Amino acid sequence: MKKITIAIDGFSSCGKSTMAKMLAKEVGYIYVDTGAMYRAVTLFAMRNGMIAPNGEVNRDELKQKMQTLRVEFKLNEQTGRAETYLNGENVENEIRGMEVSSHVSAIAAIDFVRTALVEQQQRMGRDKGIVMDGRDIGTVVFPDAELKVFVTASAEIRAQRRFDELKGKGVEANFDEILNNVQQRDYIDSHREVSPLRKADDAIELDNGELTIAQQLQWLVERFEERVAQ
Ligand SMILES: Nc1ncnc2c1ncn2[C@@H]1O[C@H](COP(=O)(O)OP(=O)(O)O)[C@@H](O)[C@H]1O
Ligand SMILES: Nc1ccn([C@@H]2O[C@H](COP(=O)(O)OP(=O)(O)O)[C@@H](O)[C@H]2O)c(=O)n1
Repeated sequence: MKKITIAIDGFSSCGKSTMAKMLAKEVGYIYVDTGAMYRAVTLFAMRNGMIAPNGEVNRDELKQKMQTLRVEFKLNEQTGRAETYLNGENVENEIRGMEVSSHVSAIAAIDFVRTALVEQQQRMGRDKGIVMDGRDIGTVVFPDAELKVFVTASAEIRAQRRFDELKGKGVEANFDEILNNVQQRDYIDSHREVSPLRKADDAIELDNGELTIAQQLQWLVERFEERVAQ
């Protein structure tokens, strides 16, 4: 069967990685969470004092250090899931916290950060057979992807999902803070100059606000089967 490239973009916390990961597993493709890469760069900048208390980023210093920064994914044999590594250290849990979430969109708006990560993402997808999720996959990273999906749901539904997820992990969470973060990131991501979040003209839109995880997977598998049959 021919291998294709699948791009899943959309707003924060709407289930992109859930559906991308499940599809990849079902069809034996590689899954790449590009948000984790921007989150790892953000953690690096935070740890190295490149983000001022007012949120301003020291771009010159980050630019200098970008070459020393290595983001990788490694399989956790126990869970069967890929985890994010920053310069050899497993940072999977730390990058999901509120502090990283509150700075990541500012870091992701920086041109040289995007250039470096997009290059790496394109290398990962060179041989197709990949499901990648993010904000600019269908528009910038793989404009020729055979299947592009743009996912949406209301901000309240998305914040509730993230809230439930954090609670489930036993992490202290505040609904209003999460909703605020989701809305703020949507705004910054859609209004930045470089590669703003937008639906690619040839992407299929999916509002999954009323869908269960199983229903959205079924929808995606059907779209996949249509494309590989073409
Ligand atoms: N259709 C759905 N209904 C309810 N919860 C969902 C649905 N899709 C995803 N979720 C949950 O919502 C949360 C955010 O999903 P995630 O895949 O991490 O979003 P994204 O990758 O878009 O940020 C996760 O806890 C996930 O389990
Ligand atoms: N391809 C991508 C992926 C993420 N990002 C940025 O990284 C942030 C975190 O992405 P994410 O996918 O982990 O976010 P969630 O929707 O999972 O909360 C986003 O809010 C964007 O600012 C991006 O700019 N481009």
